[in-house]
Amino acid sequence: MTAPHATRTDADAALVVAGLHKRFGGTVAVDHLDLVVPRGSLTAMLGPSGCGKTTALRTIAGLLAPDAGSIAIDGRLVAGPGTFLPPERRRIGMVFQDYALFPHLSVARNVAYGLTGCSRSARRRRVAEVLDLVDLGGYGDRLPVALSGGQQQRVALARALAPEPGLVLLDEPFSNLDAALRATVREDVRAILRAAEATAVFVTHDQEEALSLADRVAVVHRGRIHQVADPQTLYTRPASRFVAEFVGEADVLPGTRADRFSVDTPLGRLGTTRALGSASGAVVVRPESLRLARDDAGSAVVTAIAYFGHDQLVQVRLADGRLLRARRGPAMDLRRGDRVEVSVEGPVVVFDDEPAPAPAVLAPA
Ligand SMILES: Nc1ncnc2c1ncn2[C@@H]1O[C@H](COP(=O)(O)OP(=O)(O)OP(=O)(O)O)[C@@H](O)[C@H]1O
Repeated sequence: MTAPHATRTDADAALVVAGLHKRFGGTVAVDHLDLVVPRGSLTAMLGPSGCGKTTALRTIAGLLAPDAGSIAIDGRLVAGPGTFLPPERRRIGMVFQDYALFPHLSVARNVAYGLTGCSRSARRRRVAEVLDLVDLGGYGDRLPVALSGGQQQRVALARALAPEPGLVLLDEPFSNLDAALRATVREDVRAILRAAEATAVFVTHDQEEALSLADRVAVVHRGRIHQVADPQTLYTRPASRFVAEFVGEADVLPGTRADRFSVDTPLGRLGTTRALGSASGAVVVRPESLRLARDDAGSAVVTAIAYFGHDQLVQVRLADGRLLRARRGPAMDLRRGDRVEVSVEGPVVVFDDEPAPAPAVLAPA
């Protein structure tokens, strides 16, 4: 099957993926996926395990052949009907989860590995340049084993950047680092990619990583992209209920349309960011928008508290038995069993109820 935009390219984009489809036997891993990545941007492909993000990345890299659709890198078709360029002809750099460094080669020789077609002196100059870029100037003679995880990650990035690729692809690049190191290495990687003015796409299942690192986040679910947006838009204006619940914490309440921009919910009448199209729908409440006021006559009860220092997550049970989470400041003094009045700050996001499937019409016997 050929996608409608199978040969589309876009002059301002570093990557244009159109109608990309990939199946393994009976499993559809990537389902007619479209993605445009502007030059110089850092895009995250975010989705739960098994949603197809790694398959999409490997297909973009040329490690897998698509069943349908097209891929253009820097305006050049690299995969599409009748076209398939192998990875080494796509002008891409790749950073894998396990860094994939050659253990028997020095750091400098690892970085030089992809630099073919230039003189020895030019190669030596470029290796020194990218090692400086990743702040490993004096480490060229070391073996990878003599480096920390974060430093190995930076060598892998230097190797990917050395040939000045049109696109850098990173597959779960931080998952092998322990939590303490991850935040600093993420920042380093972002700064290095910026300094190199590289365009990069990385896949992750970690929403915090995607939101804090990327300029744009593409949310993938069942092989398709639900929304591509900057992190703030994604969080405050999710395009689907899946995005709302997958990105950040969210509790969902039933709501019925009151007027154009308000709904009636178990928490009373709430303003909405958009008009509900159907008579009823799902109302997304973020824990940080929930206000709690201790009130002996309140209709809700505190059922659990997790204290984090910078804030606390308070679970409350509403009169109808529903449980909701509220994120409150560190000084709010609540105990389990306290009665509270619950209110919501700011407009809420709503989604129309899915239409019920049409009843099957049986043909007359
Ligand atoms: N080589 C393969 N052979 C058969 N099925 C595969 C293969 N690779 C992936 N799949 C299947 O395709 C689907 C998408 O897998 P993929 O690895 O792309 O997802 P993912 O979102 O990257 O998940 P994870 O974060 O767990 O790596 C899954 O159902 C997976 O089992």
